[in-house]
Amino acid sequence: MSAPLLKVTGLKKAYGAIQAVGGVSFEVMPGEIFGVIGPNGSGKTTMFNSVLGQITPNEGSIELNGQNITGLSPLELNRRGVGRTFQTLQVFGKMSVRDNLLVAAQEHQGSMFSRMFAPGDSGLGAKADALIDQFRIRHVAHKKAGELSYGQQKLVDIAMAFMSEPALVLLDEPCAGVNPSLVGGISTLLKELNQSRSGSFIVIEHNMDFVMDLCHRIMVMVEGKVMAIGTPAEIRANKQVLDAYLGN
Ligand SMILES: Nc1ncnc2c1ncn2[C@@H]1O[C@H](COP(=O)(O)OP(=O)(O)OP(=O)(O)O)[C@@H](O)[C@H]1O
Repeated sequence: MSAPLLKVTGLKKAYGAIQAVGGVSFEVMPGEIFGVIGPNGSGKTTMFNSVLGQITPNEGSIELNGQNITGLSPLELNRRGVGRTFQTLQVFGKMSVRDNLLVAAQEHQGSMFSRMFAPGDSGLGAKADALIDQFRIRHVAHKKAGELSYGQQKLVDIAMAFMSEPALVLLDEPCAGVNPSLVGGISTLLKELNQSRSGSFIVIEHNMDFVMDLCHRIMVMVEGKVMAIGTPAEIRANKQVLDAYLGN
């Protein structure tokens, strides 16, 4: 069996008296789509932000490819192959879709100066065009992102995370606010990206049909702790999970 891409061990984070994450351990394998579900306030976002270097955990370790990455900055993690999407859109509404992708890659390259003042392409155009085709947004590539529907902006937002060719992408509620008719398309797209780019994903999502269809394994968090980790079939059949979460 291959070594895990990501290994999280004993992660803890408290906000005052609130133990948001209370000792969480899990592994994500290369090429795996790993779902994270749980009720509101169960610590999913806090765990995510700890892995992404956005907050510093109180305890625990995070390893990427066997290297300790605990406490590294989001930029440093991005350079090491960790990308993310946010719950809320991060696109620049007044820039074209294609320029949004170019900016996302320049950000990965790390220079705020180049991000603000580089010429439109900087050699990244081919990458942007490949993603534009893969995301089937060629017909809107030169439109201002702010003029697109929310669902299309969400696609641009996801595409931006892939400009840096990450080995691991953390997706925070990719279906939130998206018209139900587009949810299947996002799932298909993520499966294609998983195959064609052989990346690993961690996906937080409340849409159970989406998670069960997309993910290879799922972790259920309740009150800051791991209640279960298993295949979608195992999670669906887990009585404790049904009682605490899915059965509601
Ligand atoms: N910055 C913060 N300051 C204080 N408490 C916080 C902060 N962030 C999160 N919490 C608390 O930590 C707990 C876990 O929150 P978290 O956002 O990680 O849960 P979640 O599972 O992502 O929830 P949701 O599904 O609603 O996004 C909650 O009780 C929340 O109120």
